[in-house]
Amino acid sequence: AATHPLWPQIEKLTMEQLGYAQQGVEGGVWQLFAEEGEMKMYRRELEEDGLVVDPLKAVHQVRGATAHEMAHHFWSPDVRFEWDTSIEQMTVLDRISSDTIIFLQLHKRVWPTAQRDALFWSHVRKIPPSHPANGEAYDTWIVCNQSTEHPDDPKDGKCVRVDLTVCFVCQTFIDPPVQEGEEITRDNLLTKITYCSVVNPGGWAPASVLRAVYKREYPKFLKRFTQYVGEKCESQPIAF
Ligand SMILES: O=S(=O)(CCO)c1ccc(-c2ccc(C3CCCC3)c([C@H]3C[C@H]3c3ccccn3)c2)cc1
Repeated sequence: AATHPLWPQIEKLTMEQLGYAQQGVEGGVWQLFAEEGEMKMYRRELEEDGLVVDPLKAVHQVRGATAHEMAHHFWSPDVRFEWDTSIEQMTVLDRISSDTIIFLQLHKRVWPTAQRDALFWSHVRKIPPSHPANGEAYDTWIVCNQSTEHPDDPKDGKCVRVDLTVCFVCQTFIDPPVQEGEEITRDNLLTKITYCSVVNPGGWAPASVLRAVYKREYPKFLKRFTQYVGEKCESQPIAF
């Protein structure tokens, strides 16, 4: 609820991340490091105290599912194990509101690094079109994941706590456009996705190892997620 102590931070970070995701990848700041079909993955090489914290920005576009369907499945705890192969355990520590949950996740160990966990709030929100006039007809949906503290944090020191800021922003376009009164089918849905993440691994791991893991894991992660949502939704009524 908007009275929760985290609410001001959730509101501020979500809108900041929306702006950040909507910035282009021009200007030579972003380095293209992986490309598969419509999916392009960029990173900036950044180290903090000798730790690789490379910001990542992935852009993708998929047919057959809406931004609402993509964002809902990215946010929902109920389906996380169906697509996110990076996690071993997931606990919902708190449901702040119908659109904001606090997760505790144990990630699978990535050899030779120590096992990591993440504790973060996850907020999903619909952003109405800012220029409905020029044909921007549908809402933008955003999921923002931000590391946070929580009283029920086990703090058992069994593994290393990552610090993450992630945003998943998507918008649906009807392409090809449909004639007046014609029914929109899933073949007309084109959803553009921008996924941004900054993960501080929290404890030392060799830069070469981390960059190799990112290069291997992120393309797989995003491709698997979008394929999962497409398959899950193809036989369902369209949720705009
Ligand atoms: O988008 S989410 O919010 C979805 C909710 O789960 C998300 C995604 C990824 C991570 C994560 C956590 C730990 C690691 C590393 C750090 C050192 C060793 C493990 C990585 C790096 C390795 C990269 C990676 C990317 C994707 C999948 C798995 N592995 C990523 C956390 C949250």
